[in-house]
Amino acid sequence: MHEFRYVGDEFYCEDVRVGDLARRYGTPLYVYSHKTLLDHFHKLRRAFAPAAPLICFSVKSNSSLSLMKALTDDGAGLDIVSGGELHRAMRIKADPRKIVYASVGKTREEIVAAIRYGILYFNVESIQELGVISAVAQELRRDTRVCIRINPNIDPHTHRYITTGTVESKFGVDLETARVIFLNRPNFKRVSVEGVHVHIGSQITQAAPFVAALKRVLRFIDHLKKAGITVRTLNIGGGLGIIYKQEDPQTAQEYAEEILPLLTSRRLRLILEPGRFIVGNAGVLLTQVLYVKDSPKKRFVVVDAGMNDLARPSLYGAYHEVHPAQGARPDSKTTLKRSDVVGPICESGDFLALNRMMPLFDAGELLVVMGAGAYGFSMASNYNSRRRPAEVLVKGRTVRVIRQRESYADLLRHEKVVEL
Ligand SMILES: Cc1ncc(COP(=O)(O)O)c(C=O)c1O
Ligand SMILES: N[C@@H](CCCC[NH3+])C(=O)O
Repeated sequence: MHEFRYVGDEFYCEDVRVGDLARRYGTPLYVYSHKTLLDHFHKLRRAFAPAAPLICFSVKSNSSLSLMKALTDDGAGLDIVSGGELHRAMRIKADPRKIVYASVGKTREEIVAAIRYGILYFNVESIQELGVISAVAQELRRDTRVCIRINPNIDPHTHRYITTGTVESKFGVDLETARVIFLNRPNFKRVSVEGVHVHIGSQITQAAPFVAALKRVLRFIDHLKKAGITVRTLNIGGGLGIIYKQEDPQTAQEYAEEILPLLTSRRLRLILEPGRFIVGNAGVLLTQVLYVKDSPKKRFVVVDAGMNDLARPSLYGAYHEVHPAQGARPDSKTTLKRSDVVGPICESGDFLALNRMMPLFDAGELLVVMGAGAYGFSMASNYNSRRRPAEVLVKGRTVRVIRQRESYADLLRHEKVVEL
């Protein structure tokens, strides 16, 4: 059963009316379904079960400690991209041997911390970075492991800002550079170059680009084998698309059915790094209508959540469904009006929905912005000196605050008034 749904006229998350959550915790409010989170993780794990992969939840998609903990308690590893995400992993005592670390710009300090914690692999994105990892490992007298992130030059047909595996993109190294690294791996002391990593982008709805990228990488692995080099680990990244509107993404099962046959008879340890697939539809953003006003062209529904709370619509023109928390979805009898759902931020690009035929929302009404679990709170900011929203986790009837709404004191915490 879908855990975000109407029961009669009321919108629910699991067994809790979202209207009650808004009254109790205020808005804007991120609400997550524990069951949906784990269901999605399990779907992927079941689909890939024959290969027994390590599934590393991509922390950047949602860095909430409680969600990370729920997933790691259930066996997930973590895919991190910064010292901050490492710190979060350490805070929940995540198993370091299930942590992989990608980023084109890992600092020395971050590399030191990751080696000290004993993470599984760095996903290395340049020769220079590999040199620094080796130097740090030698200084610390610790061995460490890496996979080489390959940029396979495959277009995943997604938004250009979230395309990561074409020659135009900064991520990874081309095949020739990867070959040079493998051939010269003894030069990188204390580093074991064990595998390859590929992640071509995000919100990819079809299997074809994944398959094309994987075939390219497997050919590369075969070439290395002929040169006497054995690759033991293959990290195929994340990127699985979800339904925001009317997408028809491959299911976990369909994805696995395309990928797994390419891997049989190869002795590779498989790693996946999904973020959005696990958490995207496990969260919604609740927001209250402050005012409505009509222009000659449309209605503006001004709500109390803005682009600082959910950046995706402004940043990528991303589509998120918006539903009233009370009153069922519009049907053929509902009066609809072309509307923009806009936030309070002083930017024309501050919108959650544009030019949608919507019911006549009115001040005080509560709206549910769907599909806000991934890259929602994790991309929230304090722009316009707005306090970032609270987050709650729902499990059945149980509701827990997993992050308090920021206070005005939080906003000023790191500042000083100096007079020179
Ligand atoms: C290296 C890497 N792994 C995993 C992910 C997670 O992607 P997604 O949330 O699309 O699964 C990303 C983000 O695109 C990434 O850059
Ligand atoms: N932030 C993007 C996804 C970025 C993926 C990170 N590599 C989104 O909201 O869709």
